[in-house]
Amino acid sequence: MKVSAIIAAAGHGQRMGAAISKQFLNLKGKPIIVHTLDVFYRIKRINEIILVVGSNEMEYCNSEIIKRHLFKGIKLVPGGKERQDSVYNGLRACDPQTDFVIIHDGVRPLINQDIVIKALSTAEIYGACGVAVPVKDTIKVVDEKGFVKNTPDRDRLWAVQTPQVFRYPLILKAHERAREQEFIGTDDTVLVERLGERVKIIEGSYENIKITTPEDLTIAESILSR
Ligand SMILES: Nc1ccn([C@@H]2O[C@H](COP(=O)(O)OP(=O)(O)OP(=O)(O)O)[C@@H](O)[C@H]2O)c(=O)n1
Ligand SMILES: C[C@](O)(CO)[C@H](O)COP(=O)(O)O
Repeated sequence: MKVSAIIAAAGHGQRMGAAISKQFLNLKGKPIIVHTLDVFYRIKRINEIILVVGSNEMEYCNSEIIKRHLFKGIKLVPGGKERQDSVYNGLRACDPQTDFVIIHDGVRPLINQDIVIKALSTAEIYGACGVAVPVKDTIKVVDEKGFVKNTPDRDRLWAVQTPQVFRYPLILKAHERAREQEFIGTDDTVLVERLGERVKIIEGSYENIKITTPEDLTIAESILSR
């Protein structure tokens, strides 16, 4: 069985507001993206890693990330305008023999191998699996004027993270359908949901944060210091 991992790292990190893209910022002595790659690089069941980066960052990434940190066999692919476009470019670059694809955000460096492997095993059973955590806050749906419309039952609410794992033909079809329909989702499981297919959710970790704004870097540093 062939497994490909797509690491989406072609964003600009506008909300981080740093001088360089946030995936290249230092976190405890090495770039964020290197922490992420380290986890996937060590998983024996993964046959290929596809790293999707900004088209103007390919050279930098090749010399400063891949060569400097001695990663071998990682495929570099240029990203697109939206995260979804970047993932699609990664999907098209997968080995045609691929059976399962693991999709992960480059800026979730605190993921661990156990969760990735559990998500892969779950996708082998159900075809599609997303890692998530139960929400801790009460969530309100608010109208455009700032008034509460309703309060969904918290017992049914999960905050979805990555990795998300799929049978390769299923996720390729889901992305192609979304492109035909000009639909842009904020994750990959929603594209599969739109095909009417089931997605199994498994519990991940509250530590698997997406580094989005400066305070997330402080939180990640403190988790890694433990
Ligand atoms: N066109 C894009 C946009 C995002 N991503 C990746 O998707 C992940 C999650 O996205 P997000 O945290 O939103 O990153 P940015 O788009 O960089 O952040 P911002 O929205 O603040 O600019 C990141 O690893 C990011 O690099 C990508 O590969 N291609
Ligand atoms: C895919 C994702 O990480 C799931 O939580 C998230 O939706 C990406 O969000 P973005 O900030 O819109 O790229």
